[in-house]
Amino acid sequence: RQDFKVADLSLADFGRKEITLAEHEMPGLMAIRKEYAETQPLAGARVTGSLHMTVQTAVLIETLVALGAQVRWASCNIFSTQDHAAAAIAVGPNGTPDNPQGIPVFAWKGETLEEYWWCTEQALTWSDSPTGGPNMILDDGGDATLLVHKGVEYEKDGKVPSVDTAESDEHRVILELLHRTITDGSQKWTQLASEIRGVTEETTTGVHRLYEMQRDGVLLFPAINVNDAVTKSKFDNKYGCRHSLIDGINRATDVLIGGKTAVVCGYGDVGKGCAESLRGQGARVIVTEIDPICALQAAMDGYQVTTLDEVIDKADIFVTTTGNKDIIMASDMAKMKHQAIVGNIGHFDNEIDMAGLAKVPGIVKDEVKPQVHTWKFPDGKVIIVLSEGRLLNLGNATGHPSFVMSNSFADQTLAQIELFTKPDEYPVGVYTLPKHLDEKVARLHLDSLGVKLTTLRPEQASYIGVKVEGPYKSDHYRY
Ligand SMILES: NC(=O)c1ccc[n+]([C@@H]2O[C@H](COP(=O)([O-])OP(=O)(O)OC[C@H]3O[C@@H](n4cnc5c(N)ncnc54)[C@H](O)[C@@H]3O)[C@@H](O)[C@H]2O)c1
Ligand SMILES: COc1cccc(Nc2cc(C)nc([C@@H]3CCN(C(=O)c4nonc4N)C3)c2)c1
Repeated sequence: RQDFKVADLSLADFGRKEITLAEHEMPGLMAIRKEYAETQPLAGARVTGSLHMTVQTAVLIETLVALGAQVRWASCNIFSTQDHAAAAIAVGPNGTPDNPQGIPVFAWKGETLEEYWWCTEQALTWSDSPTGGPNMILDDGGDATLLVHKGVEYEKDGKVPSVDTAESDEHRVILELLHRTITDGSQKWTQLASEIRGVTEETTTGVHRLYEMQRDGVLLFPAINVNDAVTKSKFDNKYGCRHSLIDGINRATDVLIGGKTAVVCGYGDVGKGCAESLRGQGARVIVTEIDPICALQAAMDGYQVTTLDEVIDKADIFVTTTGNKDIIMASDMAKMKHQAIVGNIGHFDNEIDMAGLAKVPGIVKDEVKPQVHTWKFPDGKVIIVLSEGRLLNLGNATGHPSFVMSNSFADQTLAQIELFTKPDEYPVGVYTLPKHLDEKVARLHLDSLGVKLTTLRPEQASYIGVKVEGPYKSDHYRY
């Protein structure tokens, strides 16, 4: 019986080649493998992972294994699996497609909701474990953590709500799964949860769910909020998007950005990265903002800051980065120049009013190529919309580059070691990564960039009230 399910094992060789290349671009993870090879801090850890099964995540998985962990993996998004990376993980560095020797992974691009939750359940089910489950969770969005908590809750109630109480398709699928697994006092989930020492959470969505569970007093085990580590969110948001915005625009349109007028809606971390990369390509960048502080920052950085209405019929490229909804409406797009380009890199799919656009009388949508559509108005004016208003750096490009993910995943690895090796220091609650570990992750990335750090002299350290070895900033310092 195969203890994995991926799209196509024959892609393993290609996946392995890209994993090998990515290792060179992920110095933080490779340095952690070297530093901890001796002590094997994750020996005995059984880690269930729920995080985009990509080439970069494969390097994270093999780092956890190099530190002694056993791992079972599922993706946290039905479309984000890179099938060649999943195949390479299932086959392993020493296996072959005919003789897989890798890690149990349950992920493929284009899963149905039922398949997605089946994969999550497989990643949580450890046949060789006394509790039948993991003793650690590595989560991105909180779905693995949610399944365990719902299972325990319904076992405590002694019943599972009936499926027709479901408020959504996803909720229905989860209830069906729990009906299947919670039978006459089996206590499968309560058993399984009893040995989990903690969860490390990658993103804002999952962190929000953790704080809610803590507030409601139902959190079963400690959690480290990896998202709010500076070396995770600042890098993801600013440097990841700075790289992948123009990657997406170029792959989608090959338009010359130089000389054009680009509007960036929102000047937070993501907007700052996007404005910088568009300016780097020679575009004249205009920013829109609601927040006077961010607006002032944009002005200080030399950008024109005005309202969308002022520039809607003058700009060539529009990018939304606000994390808010209804930023660019159909009525706005009706006023845009012919062949203006519109894309979102902020929140899911509601920053751009795609529903409103589809309802414009006489509008004609045409696919130029996957994730690139023209929308022709009755007057013949055409606009180009990327990724149908969803995250264009994922739809039109390949997400964040390895070096950015090396920072996030080094945070994840150190957080896993913290919770697994120091259980008594982490009673049930939600914690952020201690600053000295955040600084350690940054330190691990300096050599590969040829950075020479200056050493504080003791009298300097005491002068500014820090230790020579850090941490160098207060917990509320804004980088
Ligand atoms: N695509 C990716 O790979 C990726 C990566 C990281 C973050 N994100 C997402 O990008 C979004 C922004 O992230 P962030 O860290 O920059 O958040 P942020 O809060 O730092 O920045 C958002 C900015 O938008 C501004 N804003 C809000 N409503 C606005 C409006 N109506 N008009 C103009 N400006 C408005 C806010 O004032 C804020 O300054 C979030 O949804 C985040 O999840 C995407
Ligand atoms: C089509 O290409 C890809 C490639 C990778 C992931 C995705 N899909 C998503 C979906 C959602 C909702 N969020 C993310 C975040 C933002 C960027 N991320 C990564 O780049 C990343 N995460 O793990 N390895 C990575 N590489 C994580 C990525 C799509």
